[in-house]
Amino acid sequence: MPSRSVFSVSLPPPLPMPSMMAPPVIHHRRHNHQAHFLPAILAGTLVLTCFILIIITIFTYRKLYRNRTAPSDLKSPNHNHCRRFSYNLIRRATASFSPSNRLGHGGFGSVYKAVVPSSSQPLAVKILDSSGSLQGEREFHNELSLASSLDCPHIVSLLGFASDRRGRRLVLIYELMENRSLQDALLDRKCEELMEWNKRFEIAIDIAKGLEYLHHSCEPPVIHGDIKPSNILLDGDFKAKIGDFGLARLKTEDLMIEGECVKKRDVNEDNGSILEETESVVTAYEESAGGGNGVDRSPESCVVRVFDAEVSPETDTVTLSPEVGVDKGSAAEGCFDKISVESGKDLNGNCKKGGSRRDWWWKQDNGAGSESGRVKDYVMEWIGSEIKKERPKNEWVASPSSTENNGSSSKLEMKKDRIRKKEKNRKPREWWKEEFCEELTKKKKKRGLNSSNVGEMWWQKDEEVVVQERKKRKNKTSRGSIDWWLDGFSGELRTGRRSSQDWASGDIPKSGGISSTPSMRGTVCYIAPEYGGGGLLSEKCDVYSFGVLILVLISGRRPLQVTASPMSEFERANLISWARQLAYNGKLLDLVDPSIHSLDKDQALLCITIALLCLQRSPSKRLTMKDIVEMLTGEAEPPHLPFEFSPSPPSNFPFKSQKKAR
Ligand SMILES: Nc1ncnc2c1ncn2[C@@H]1O[C@H](COP(=O)(O)OP(=O)(O)OP(=O)(O)O)[C@@H](O)[C@H]1O
Repeated sequence: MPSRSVFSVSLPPPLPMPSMMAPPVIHHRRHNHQAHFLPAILAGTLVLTCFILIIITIFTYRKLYRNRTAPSDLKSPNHNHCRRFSYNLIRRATASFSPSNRLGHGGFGSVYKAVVPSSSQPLAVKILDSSGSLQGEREFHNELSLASSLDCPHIVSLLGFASDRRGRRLVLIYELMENRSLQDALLDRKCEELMEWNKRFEIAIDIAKGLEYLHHSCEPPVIHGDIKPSNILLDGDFKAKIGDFGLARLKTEDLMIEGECVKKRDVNEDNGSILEETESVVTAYEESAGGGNGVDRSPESCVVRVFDAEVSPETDTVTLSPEVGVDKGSAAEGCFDKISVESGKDLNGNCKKGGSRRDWWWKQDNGAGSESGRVKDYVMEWIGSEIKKERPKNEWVASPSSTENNGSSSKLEMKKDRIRKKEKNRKPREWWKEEFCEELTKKKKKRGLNSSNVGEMWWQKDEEVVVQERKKRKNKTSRGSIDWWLDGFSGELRTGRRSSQDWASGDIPKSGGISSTPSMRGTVCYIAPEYGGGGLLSEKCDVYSFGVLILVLISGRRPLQVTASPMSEFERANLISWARQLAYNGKLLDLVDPSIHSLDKDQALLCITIALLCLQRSPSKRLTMKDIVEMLTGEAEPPHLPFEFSPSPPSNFPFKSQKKAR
């Protein structure tokens, strides 16, 4: 039995079946393996997902951002015929917008000279540094849409545009005008070439032809809206071209959608008011954006609608007509206010959206307060500062100290005392106003003028407004004495556009009193009174500005500038008033720049007369650009000064007829 026992002893315990052993081993290994890689896989998946998400976010953000900030309409068909330049190319061509290449600076950015290696033609590059400024972008689009379609030798060519990748820096590219602006060449650099009469006369004709093209050859006509010396550019031969179409408008027929018109008429009939819409004026950008049909409610497409309107009694009877002048300034503003802001309801048949759009426009235009008020403050401050420069020892105002030595009687002393006290109590900025006004009134009286024609108003009356003037005069007595003097500015000081050379380096220095806020309404001193007052924008606004420009060109000085002794300072300070006064006195040639060589007196008289006719307060009385070109080129008879300007009407000025034999 030993074998049995051996067997039984030596028999190893039964081995577990391989099939039963293997799985736990394999499972364990796999488990280890998976446990080892799972975090890596998870991490990888997470990273990949994050990466994809980041890419998608960046992509979406960039797309959205671009849509929001970039000039979306750069793709518009209107810009197709305008070349798109690479921004980097332009940056290189201007040496990264180096100050040494800077040609000038305007309200919305700087202009640089650019030399593109592949082109022999140097360029002028205007970069809008107003990222985020709605008006800057708006002007960019407007100019791009409009200027690119103009083709005239008297208009600066817009060659293309560029924008950086983000679309934040917008660039307009023009032909380079070697002698820069008229403002720069005539008033700042005083170029010798411009001291030749012929050059100045040619410039006047070039500008007139450019405006004639805009008003009479374009369909629809284009209203420039900002004619002034810094927007007249001079090439190497001092030939003038009109530039800067940022504020230009297309003059279109009534573009209001029918529904709005019907509603408006209904409202008018209900109110029993006489309300006639004469025209609507839109920017080129607006028309292209809206196709002339739809009503785009975005601020960028805001349509400036102007009305020759009598507002119904229900809306406070205020008449807004082209004749609205300075004295009606506040009324005009009120009217604009009403039409632009409230009329979203009144004129558009309770259309609030329209109202808000206009509201935006109005706010842009007027800033926080009344623009005219601030401009007036500004001018008053300016006058004050000018007077203080040479005050008070002069021939026309006796200073308080100078009176001390004069009298000896006690009566006189008492009187002096009273005056001194009065002087003391007077506000520092105001003491000179009354004295100046008194002195000027005395002078007028001495000249034998009717005392009822107080101040300067006598020379700027159009017959039509005489009746209105009488009414106004009544009101004027209750106004400050400086008001009538400011009225002599005939409204050209009622609004400002923005900071530009005219303000910064011109005759009107920057003052703490007023900032030239962005506005869509042209430039102080050049803007037509009816438009500055919030009224009608028409070709006649350009004609008015052309009138101021011609006076500046002939006189070689700024529209508001103080020279010489105090009394003459004030008579001459306002170029327009001075020109009118000279016309009345039959001394128009006194206005001509004394630095001019080889003056042709007839041509000079012709220019000044045309300018005065352009500066008539009533737009309908102003000449058309067609008339002006014909007169300047001798194709039409020279004009006569209107009766009210003329000392011995009707023909005071012995013009030689320039009319060519046809
Ligand atoms: N095509 C050009 N060639 C040469 N110089 C130019 C050109 N365009 C503009 N300039 C210069 O740049 C200056 C600034 O021009 P810009 O049109 O930006 O502003 P502005 O007309 O002076 O002022 P604002 O913006 O108030 O109208 C001009 O006064 C002119 O001297």
